[in-house]
Amino acid sequence: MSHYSHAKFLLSAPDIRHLGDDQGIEVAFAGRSNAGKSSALNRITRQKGLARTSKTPGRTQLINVFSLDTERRLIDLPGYGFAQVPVEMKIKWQKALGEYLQQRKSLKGLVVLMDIRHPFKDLDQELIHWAVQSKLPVLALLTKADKLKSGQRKAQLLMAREASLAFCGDVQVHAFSSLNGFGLPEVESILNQWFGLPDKQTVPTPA
Ligand SMILES: Nc1nc2c(ncn2[C@@H]2O[C@H](COP(=O)(O)OP(=O)(O)OP(=O)(O)O)[C@@H](O)[C@H]2O)c(=O)[nH]1
Repeated sequence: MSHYSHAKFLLSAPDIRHLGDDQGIEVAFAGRSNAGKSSALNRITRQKGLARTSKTPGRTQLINVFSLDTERRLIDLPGYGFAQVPVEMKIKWQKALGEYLQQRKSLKGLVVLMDIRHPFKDLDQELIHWAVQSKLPVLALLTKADKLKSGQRKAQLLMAREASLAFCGDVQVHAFSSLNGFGLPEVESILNQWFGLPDKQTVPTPA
């Protein structure tokens, strides 16, 4: 049984100020619209309908909070980079996101989801820079890994790992597929570390 299958919808917030008490442990999920964030959250929590998945980019506008228990929360941040969002809204959101990364004490890790075929676009890079400046560990998750053949997938992963060194921070890179579960154990293991949860893989086998 995974720790994450207990996740329950807690609240939707129109902005960072409405996220509730800054207590316990939070891990936030961010990514460009259509990067596969909702699908990844559904896969990680084993709940098909937990986060909405849509074919219309940019539909997720609210911040959705899912609780694992009384102390731990997954934060689903709105997708960014959607061309039709007005410039003022973009600037407002970027400022709020920067503040959240810098000020939220309960935030212990940031997952940045990027399509494996187009990783580290400008806004992804900016976000990771902010996280690194705030000494926040980052998991750069290369989504839709099933779209590439094994050789291409490995090449993209290698390239992304090289690129991640430029951030000079705690940035791990993994490939992931919501479709077939590729990379799920690695993601869970990192989340477990951030949440202070026991990691199955490191629990010694009973004699
Ligand atoms: N092949 C494949 N398709 C995926 C995967 N993950 C997501 N998709 C598809 O990509 C599209 C976008 O996925 P979502 O999970 O809705 O993406 P999102 O990042 O939550 O999008 P926004 O709601 O716009 O922020 C959907 O058509 C998904 O079915 C994956 O691992 N493999």
